[in-house]
Formats: sequence, C-alpha cells, structure tokens
Amino acid sequence: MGTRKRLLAIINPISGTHSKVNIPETIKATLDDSIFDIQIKFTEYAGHATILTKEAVAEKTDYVLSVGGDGTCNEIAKALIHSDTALGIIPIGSGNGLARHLGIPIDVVRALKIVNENRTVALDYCKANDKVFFCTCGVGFDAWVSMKFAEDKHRGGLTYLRKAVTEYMKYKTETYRLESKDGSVKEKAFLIACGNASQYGNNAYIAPRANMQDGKLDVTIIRPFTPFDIGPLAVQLFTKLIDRNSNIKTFETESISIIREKPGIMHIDGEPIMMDARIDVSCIPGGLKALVPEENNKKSLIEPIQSVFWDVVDTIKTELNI
Ligand SMILES: Nc1ncnc2c1ncn2[C@@H]1O[C@H](COP(=O)(O)OP(=O)(O)OP(=O)(O)O)[C@@H](O)[C@H]1O
Repeated sequence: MGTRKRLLAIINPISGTHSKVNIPETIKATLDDSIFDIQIKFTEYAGHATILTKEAVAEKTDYVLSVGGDGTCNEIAKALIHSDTALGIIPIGSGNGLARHLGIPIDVVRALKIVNENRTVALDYCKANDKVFFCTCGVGFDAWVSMKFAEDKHRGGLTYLRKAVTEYMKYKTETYRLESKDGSVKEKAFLIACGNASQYGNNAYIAPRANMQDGKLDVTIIRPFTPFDIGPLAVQLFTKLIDRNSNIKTFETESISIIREKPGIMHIDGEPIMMDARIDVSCIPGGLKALVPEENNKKSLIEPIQSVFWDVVDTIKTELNI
C-alpha cells in the first residue's frame, strides 16, 4: 500500500442542485483504494478551493478532484497549472461545461470510475488579463447572464435558461475593438466568447470546434439579432452548428485583445468579474494535467435529456422544500 497515489477530493456544497450528503460515502465506495490514498474536504467559502489546492500541491498530492461545477473547477485548476498534480472532475454543478467537453459523465459514480482508469493528459489553459480560465470567457450578454445567475439564490441549468430569457429583452449591445495578429476591427456585438473548451455548459456549444490541445482560442462573435432569430440560434447553439449562422463570426487565434470604452463585466468560466476596458486573452498550451476518459467527447445521446429531467426534479424539490 506504500505506493498509493495521494488524492484529495474537494466538494463544493453549494454547486448545482443535487444533495451532496452522500457524496463522501460514494467517493470512498467507488474509488479504488488500492490505487488512491483518499482525503475529502468540503469548501467553506468562495475561493477556499484554491487555498486547499495550493496546500495539496505543496504536499505533493498526485490528484485533486473538483466535485462541483465550472466555478469550482476553475478555483482548483488555477492552483494546479504547471504543477505535477492532476485535476479530476466529478461534475455536480449547474453547467459542467469542462466535464461535458472532456466527455466525463454527468454522474458521480461513472465520473469516479474515470478517475480509477487513471489516464492523464496535458490540456491548454487560457488567460484574460491576469485571470486564468479553462472553459470559456466572454463579454456581452453571456457575462450579463452570469452576473444575474450569481445574484440568484437558485442554481441549476433551468435558472440559467430563466435568466437568459428574462434578461434578453433588457440587454443593450456594445461596440468592441478587437486586435489580433490579423489586424484591428470594430464589432457591434451581442456577445464575444473565447473558448478553450467548446461549450458554456449544459451542451450549449458556443465554440463547437474548440480543442483543448491545439494551443488556440476559438472566438465566436454574435452580432445583434432580432427576436425572430432566437429560435434558429438556440437550435444551432445546442446542435454544434452555431458557426454556420451568417450573423456569427468564428475564428481561431493564439491571442486576442478585446477593447471597450470603459471597464465592465466579463465572465470567466461562467463566474462574473469586473475587468478593465482592455482585455488581453491568450491560450497557454499544455499547462494543466487532467484525468480524462479514453474516448473524448463520446457521450450518451440521452444524457442531455436526463440532465434537464433531474434539473426539473431538483428545482421542484427546492421550491417545495423537500
Ligand atoms: N462553501 C461555499 N459557500 C459559498 N460559495 C461557495 C462555497 N464553495 C464554493 N463557492 C462558490 O460557489 C460558486 C459556484 O460554484 P460552481 O461554479 O462549482 O457551481 P455552479 O455555478 O452550480 O456550476 P457551473 O459553474 O457548472 O454552472 C463558485 O463561485 C464558488 O466560488
């Protein structure tokens, strides 16, 4: 037993809508304790996961599991970059974009079995000014929705949907200047998203061609559109076809600067944050070790339907206090 790998599982008790009470037992029952020496900790406040992870890296822990959503993954993974400690993801958040991109099942037991397979790869990570992200960052409507979502006491994919619908009518588009190696352009945009991974979460593919091992960001610019365009746009977003929409511009780049008139909100892996008027976004190849399934991006066809079903059940339970 002397050569077991040290593993710390960090559980965010407020992520997503599922109960976390049984998760420590499930982790202990499912992870192979002949491979892993397991420790489990709950976060106590926002930002705590980063502190716990830094301690784990200093103690030469081999794996840190993020048991939460994309916000928890971000807090953990930013403390893991360029270290020998690998990230594992047990997705129990609201969007779970990074897990879904990597093909990790949205099911605690099945995700833990991926950890048992013990397959590590090097993934790219990205920066927006001094903020590190792994999935997507963006300015415009998506950042606005992330702020409204953060203010809401409810979580879950349905809350995202509710916020997007109610905020669309009130939202005013901005003009941005974009600078990249190809030159400088001005764009009036509903949103500008930079994807390291392909989706926001909940299988909303904002950067369908994004690859976390190509050293590049996939930039998507959605220009202002009318209410009549919403239906086709929504269908294209969820069917990986958004780059076919003529109102949308997509391209790949190693880096890009997004410049607006004054500082404002942006989102970093779905978490809202105030940023300077100038945002320099870049991709750093291969800086994060992560546990992934053998065949990336292979997922069950009924998984999105299951996710919505459990979201509805959890929302009803929360509303009825049961
Ligand atoms: N113990 C805690 N109490 C309050 N907030 C916490 C605690 N631990 C972590 N947080 C914060 O909870 C927020 C939400 O977590 P997370 O992103 O994992 O879940 P989610 O928003 O439901 O899922 P997703 O990001 O996939 O949509 C993060 O911003 C994180 O900083």
